[in-house]
Amino acid sequence: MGINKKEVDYSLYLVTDSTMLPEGTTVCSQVEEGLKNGVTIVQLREKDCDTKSFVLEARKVQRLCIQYNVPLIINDRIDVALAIQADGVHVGQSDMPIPLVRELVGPDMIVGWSVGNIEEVEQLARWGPNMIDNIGIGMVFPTKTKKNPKKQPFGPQGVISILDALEENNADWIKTVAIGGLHPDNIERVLYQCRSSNNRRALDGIAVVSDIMAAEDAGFAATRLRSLLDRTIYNFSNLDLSTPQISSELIKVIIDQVSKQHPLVQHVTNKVHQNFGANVTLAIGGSPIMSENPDEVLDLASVSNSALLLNTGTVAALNDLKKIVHVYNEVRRPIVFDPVGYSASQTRLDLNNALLSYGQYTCIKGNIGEILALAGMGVSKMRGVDSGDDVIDEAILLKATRRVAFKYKTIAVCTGITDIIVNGTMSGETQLGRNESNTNPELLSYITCTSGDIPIMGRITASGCSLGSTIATLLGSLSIGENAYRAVVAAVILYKTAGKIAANNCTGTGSFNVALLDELYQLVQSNNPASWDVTLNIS
Ligand SMILES: Cc1nc(C(=O)O)sc1CCOP(=O)(O)O
Ligand SMILES: C=C1C=NC(C(F)(F)F)=NC1=N
Ligand SMILES: [Mg+2]
Repeated sequence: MGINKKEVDYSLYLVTDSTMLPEGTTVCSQVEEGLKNGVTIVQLREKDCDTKSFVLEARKVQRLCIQYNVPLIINDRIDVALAIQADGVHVGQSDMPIPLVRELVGPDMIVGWSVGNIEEVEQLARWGPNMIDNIGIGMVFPTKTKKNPKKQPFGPQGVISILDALEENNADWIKTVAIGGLHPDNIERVLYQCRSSNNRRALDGIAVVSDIMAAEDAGFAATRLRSLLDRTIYNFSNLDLSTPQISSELIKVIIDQVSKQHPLVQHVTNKVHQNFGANVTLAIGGSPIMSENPDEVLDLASVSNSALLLNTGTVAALNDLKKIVHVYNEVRRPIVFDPVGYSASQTRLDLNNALLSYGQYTCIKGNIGEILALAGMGVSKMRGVDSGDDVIDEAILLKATRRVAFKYKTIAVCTGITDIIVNGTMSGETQLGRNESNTNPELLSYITCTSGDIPIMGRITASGCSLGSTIATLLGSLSIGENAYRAVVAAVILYKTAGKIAANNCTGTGSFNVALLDELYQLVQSNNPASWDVTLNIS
């Protein structure tokens, strides 16, 4: 009990399990390897164990924790925690009610609670700061460790909604760890993505069971987790993610680079878009490849100037799509995500949300309906929207685009008469804990680009989808360390310019289709962005 509960480091929380131990290891040997290599708090969790052996085990683990000055938490068994004077307890929703727990253990012990929904956050906030000290937010991803789980995995977005509820309920004292299926291939992304929408609260740590308890080399496993936790930048892409100056000279350089690098732009997209998307990519100097086969994605993504356009109008299987996204994140090459018809149907919503849970996207582009839905401001929930011609106020669209940019830590593009671009990547910065001073995402800088209404643009197939091809091509032309935001802006301006000229020169949708390709081709060949006739508003 030498631990001051206000100073506990929750960053690497090891929860034990004696049912998955590799041959020749014990709970204590795995715990000790963890303590030696960066575990900062231990929870003894034994589901089927008689009391006497639990107490003996707890005493052994306690000796180790004292040796490393790390708190020992006992799961469920308040009696055992009191018997050995552990540093705290952790209880689930169906265990002893929290007020009774606090009464039994007194004010100095750490009380942890499993939290999986907003109602539980509202309850802990009502109890106030003397009741619960920390919460395990789960489950993030599927896990075999928890037998007969009563809840579904809710991904990083589910964690964010719990962090938001803590902020909305002013539960400032609560420390948080995420739990459930957390492993080196997803921990960085979870730490980077999981911040409250007001940018004031990140996770205080992550909790793992199998990644350490089932590890042949628990020391190595803990070391790897420790190094991921100590990172301050999540390099999901090897591009520079800051918000730089934009100028026609700089855009000229990017356009020139496309012609030189002929980036390999992998398209996973819907049937209607395939042909036109490939032609748009070729017209501006890229090399398109239409492939949904996960077996070849590593070869494609490993090409030096590669990029992926993931347009979920595709019918490819979710597992194949997850593998493809995972590979591009692993090789750190950009992905443009176009969540076609984001909330138009339950199946599309589920597919898009699953992909948003399992990947990190350099750019997410959508039309007004998709961006509003992604921002949780879907037209059905919209107030003050003119029902008739459903023209939505630009300020609302900017708010939605900023929300999407920050919510998914991405460069968000909302297409319409005016295209809006917002950089929500925070330059890849990741942090633990609560920080009141962080920038307010509602003030993220943006760029708008318009050349007036181009009604015919919406009258041909795949015009929106092919902006995705254009963005992916320009991102693909970037080499390590070059700026992503500028390339996205350049692509939007190029596409808007070509659309405007083509609309003025065509006699119908057929010739518009051809004219759009011709104009994209011509604008790249002549490469004179200073002459492009669009109106930019740079905040
Ligand atoms: C103990 C526990 N609680 C969860 C919750 O969601 O509350 S998930 C879980 C098991 C997590 O194990 P692993 O790290 O091996 O996935
Ligand atoms: C079910 C659980 C949920 N969360 C946690 C922790 F992460 F430690 F808070 N421990 C548990 N046993
Ligand atoms: Mg679209």
